[in-house]
Amino acid sequence: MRLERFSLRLADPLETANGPIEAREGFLVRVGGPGGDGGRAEDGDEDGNGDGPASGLGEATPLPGWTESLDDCRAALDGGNPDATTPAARHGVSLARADADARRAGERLCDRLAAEGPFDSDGVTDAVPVNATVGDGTSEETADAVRDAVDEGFDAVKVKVGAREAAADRERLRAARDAAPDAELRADANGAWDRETAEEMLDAAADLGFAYVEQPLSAENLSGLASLRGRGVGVGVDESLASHSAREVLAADAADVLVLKPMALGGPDRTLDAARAARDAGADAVVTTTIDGVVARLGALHVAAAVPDVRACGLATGSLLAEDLGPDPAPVRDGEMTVPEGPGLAGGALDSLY
Ligand SMILES: O=C(O)CCC(=O)c1ccccc1C(=O)O
Ligand SMILES: [Mg+2]
Repeated sequence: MRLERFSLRLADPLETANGPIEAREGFLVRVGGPGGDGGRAEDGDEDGNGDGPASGLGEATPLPGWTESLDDCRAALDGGNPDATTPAARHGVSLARADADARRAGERLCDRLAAEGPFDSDGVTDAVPVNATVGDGTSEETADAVRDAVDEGFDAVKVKVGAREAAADRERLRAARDAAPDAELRADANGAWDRETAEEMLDAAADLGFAYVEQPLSAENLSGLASLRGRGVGVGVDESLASHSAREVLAADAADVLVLKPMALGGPDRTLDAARAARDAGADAVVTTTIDGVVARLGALHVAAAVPDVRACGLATGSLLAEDLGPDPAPVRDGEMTVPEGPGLAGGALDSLY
């Protein structure tokens, strides 16, 4: 396995209830070599044959609060076989191995994931609908950003809330709806509210026809989240899935929508298992990034493509970065991202990175 440290600045900080996200740091993970074995540690080829291009590419981009720290990620990667206690490290390795497997088989990663994954159908969605992501801002800034997103062709827009007073956020939700009368709107409070504020905000979101609100209460408060359901707007969770399994969250009836981040869940395989758990429990699944580089973004796109009936996903985050690991073979067009042709993550489109 070969690791390359990177740091990617955001074009503008993404303002959230937990403060701004300004940069994303992590490791590009390369496994295997020419004719290599995909870097499986059990085959005694941990360093991936040194010369020549790698056979698989992954990305480990920890986000403290959601995953292990950068130092713990590095240590787990150096250990060679990270487990889900260091989800970003496990993501990097499992994505790289899955990419190598798919390339060896001559198949797109999504086809491989669908064939081997937990869903009975091995059909994939070639173009995944995605939501635009609008950070905290004034009502006017929010309305402008939502209008721009609709003009660019997005049918779904997610607005970050919880960074300001409830009354101000209510105005922002209204401004978003006025700017996009026909869009599917979502809000994301990142766990910022107490029970009373959450009830009030969910009722306002329901009146405005929002589809769901992500993490209206803190991650640990599964019973509180459960009690917020049924108010005319869905309850989504993502922070809760960093500390509880999908099955625990679903058993607590805590969510209508599981918002699944492969980086925080430990990789593509674990994300598909969580999506299957959601479907078995009658909940929906949405796949999103943690604002990742192009390798993890593509990985998440392939995962989303392998989830039957996936709703619009939070994968349109490439444009939030000022710089990236390489060219983007799956730009957003008309509110969708199309899975790249060719084997693995992107056929030959990422050749310069291997
Ligand atoms: O879901 C999206 O639209 C984009 C991703 C996103 O919002 C996000 C990005 C980094 C960390 C946390 C979150 C989040 O969903 O809370
Ligand atoms: Mg969220």
